Amino acid sequence: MNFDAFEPVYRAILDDFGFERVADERARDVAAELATPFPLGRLGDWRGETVAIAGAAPRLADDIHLARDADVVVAASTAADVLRDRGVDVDCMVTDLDKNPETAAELTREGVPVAAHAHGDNVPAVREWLPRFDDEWTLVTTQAAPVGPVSNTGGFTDGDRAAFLADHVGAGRLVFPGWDFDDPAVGPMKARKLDWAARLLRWLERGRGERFDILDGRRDDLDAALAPILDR
Ligand SMILES: Nc1ncnc2c1ncn2[C@@H]1O[C@H](COP(=O)(O)OP(=O)(O)OP(=O)(O)O)[C@@H](O)[C@H]1O
Ligand SMILES: Nc1nc2c(c(=O)[nH]1)N=C(CO)CN2
Repeated sequence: MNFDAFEPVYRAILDDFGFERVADERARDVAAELATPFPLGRLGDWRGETVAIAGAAPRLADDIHLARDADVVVAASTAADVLRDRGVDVDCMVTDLDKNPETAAELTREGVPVAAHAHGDNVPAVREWLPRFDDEWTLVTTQAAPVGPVSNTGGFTDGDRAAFLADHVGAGRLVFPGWDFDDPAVGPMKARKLDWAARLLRWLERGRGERFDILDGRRDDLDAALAPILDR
């Protein structure tokens, strides 16, 4: 997905959370100073492959087989640690640097691509951590308009951004270990972010003509939430 297509949903997310677009743009510009271009071919060839988009819900431990059996494993944030602890290699990590940036830095040094996201509320982490990453394996992302080496292939939370990235590079089937939209352990802010992740994944599956089983039973509500945004 390119930014023009993503922008209506981005605007709705900004409105809903009260995030400032200029703050995202400033973060992007800070990141652009620290980033180098990352040709997406460096991710490897995911075209037609079954790609596991691993989320960080506690159920990831029970869903581990889905990741183990996939051709490509993309881990959102702390899902990378859970997978590696269980002997599942991660092919890419997607993160906004707020929980386990050491894992992300280490992965880049091992030659594993990391998509590191800059947004209005993580500039200190961007400044601290991007210089510690191996440039060659770091894809720097923004949710605002892309600039120079900073790209935007769509999405908001780490997990749905991972799915949009996989889609962007031609992934085949997407499977979703470690996702739980009704996780009672998450606080109110995280729950709202997960609501957006569900909407974004519904939008993505519609565009792909696919059905993600984690969305079963939710599609009518998600379509109702998306309608005013996409019809605008
Ligand atoms: N029940 C869940 N709890 C946490 N994450 C979940 C859950 N279900 C799915 N996910 C996905 O896993 C991703 C990684 O979550 P984690 O809590 O490790 O990182 P995070 O940095 O807090 O994520 P984010 O900043 O994107 O909210 C989330 O971004 C989300 O897309
Ligand atoms: N400005 C801003 N952008 C975000 C934020 C956030 O807290 N603030 N959190 C995200 C995923 O957790 C993704 N994008």
